[in-house]
Amino acid sequence: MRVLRVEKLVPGGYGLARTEEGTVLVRGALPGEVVRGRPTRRKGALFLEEAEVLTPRPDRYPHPLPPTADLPLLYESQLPLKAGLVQDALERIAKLPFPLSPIRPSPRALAYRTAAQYARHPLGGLAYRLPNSHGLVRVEEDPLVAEPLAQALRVLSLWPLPVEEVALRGSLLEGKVLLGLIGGSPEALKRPARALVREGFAGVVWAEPSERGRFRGRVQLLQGEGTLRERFGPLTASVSVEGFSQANPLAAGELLEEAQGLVAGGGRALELYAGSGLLSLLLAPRFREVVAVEIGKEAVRRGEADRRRLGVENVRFHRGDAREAARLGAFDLVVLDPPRAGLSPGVRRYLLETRPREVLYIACNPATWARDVGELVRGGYALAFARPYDFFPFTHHVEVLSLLRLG
Ligand SMILES: C[S@@+](CC[C@H](N)C(=O)[O-])C[C@H]1O[C@@H](n2cnc3c(N)ncnc32)[C@H](O)[C@@H]1O
Repeated sequence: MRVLRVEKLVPGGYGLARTEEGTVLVRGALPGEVVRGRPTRRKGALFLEEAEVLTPRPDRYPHPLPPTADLPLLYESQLPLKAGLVQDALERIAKLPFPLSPIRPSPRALAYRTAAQYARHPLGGLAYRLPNSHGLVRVEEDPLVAEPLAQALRVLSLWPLPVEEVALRGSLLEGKVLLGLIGGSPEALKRPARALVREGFAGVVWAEPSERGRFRGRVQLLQGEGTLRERFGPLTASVSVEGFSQANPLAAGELLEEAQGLVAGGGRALELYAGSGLLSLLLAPRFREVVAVEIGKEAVRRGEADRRRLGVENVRFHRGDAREAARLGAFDLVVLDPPRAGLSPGVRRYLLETRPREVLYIACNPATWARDVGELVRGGYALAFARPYDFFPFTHHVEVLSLLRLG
């Protein structure tokens, strides 16, 4: 057994402690806390997955949270730690001294999520999956989900559904929820789906479990509506249970509002990793032509429907891989919002070869963002703006809104 003092929060939500054998990454411990446990070596690093906290911080959050909530602190105490992750990544990885704009808190610290997934508990009801394990913890209630989802959880805890997982997508604008049932047989689920719509769900979708990821296999609408409308700041867009949309629409709306004011406008704009193209639709009035590239079929279909509904004529959706951006030519502005892995080498090369005047980069992983920003800055860009945003209170996750300009 070792007794360790946690120094700081690091990407991935671990607390970092130092010992003579090297640094230890401690799960569930916060900066300033003293913990006890037995570190084990994994992939060359030392981890302490189950630590006993000997001296908890006085600002630890005193109420129950889901196991995914790896930052259990009073809300005001979370924000400097999250901003610190971004500042640290910029300095350590990009080697860039740059004054970040102050972190923008989530408009709601609790009850903010409009998307969530749960496993079925073998003894009935729903369960959280424990991070890095096959363990399940029964869900009684989830303080992080918005009210329409909290109500849906109460209904689902009484339903013995023969599925592996459920996914929920709600809308704050409509006060409704879509339900995804993953696993089981669509034929056998048709009747329960009808009953669930009578219970108040706006729609029920079935999905085949797939090793490639949730909703990457067959998907079938069983009953009711397939999409809802949601407000993201200045824009109203459609959301679905099976395709990507931001899970905290109030915080995402604030980011979109600020992003809109950052860019100069011009001839051609390109949005890579566009989802349903919220930024393309928002920026359309400032450009002659906007191209939105997204790999997911369902998100492209939704974006195209939103484009028609909003009467936007100059946005073109392109279903494809961002790595093939070079085929689309050069643009005045490139907007990027990649998954956690950040930009592929091909996309970084494309930017450095075609040299758009402005690059608006929205990131959900400060480490890969800092790597990409570092490379762009070495290639002649200047970081003009960067602000962390909190989309996921009570977790280590932090978004960044940033703008790079050709120097
Ligand atoms: C973080 S989301 C951003 C979506 C959108 N900007 C939004 O806020 O709703 C990343 C998106 O990139 C898409 N994606 C992932 N890899 C891709 C690739 N290689 N090419 C194009 N799109 C990709 C995902 O399907 C997802 O919709």
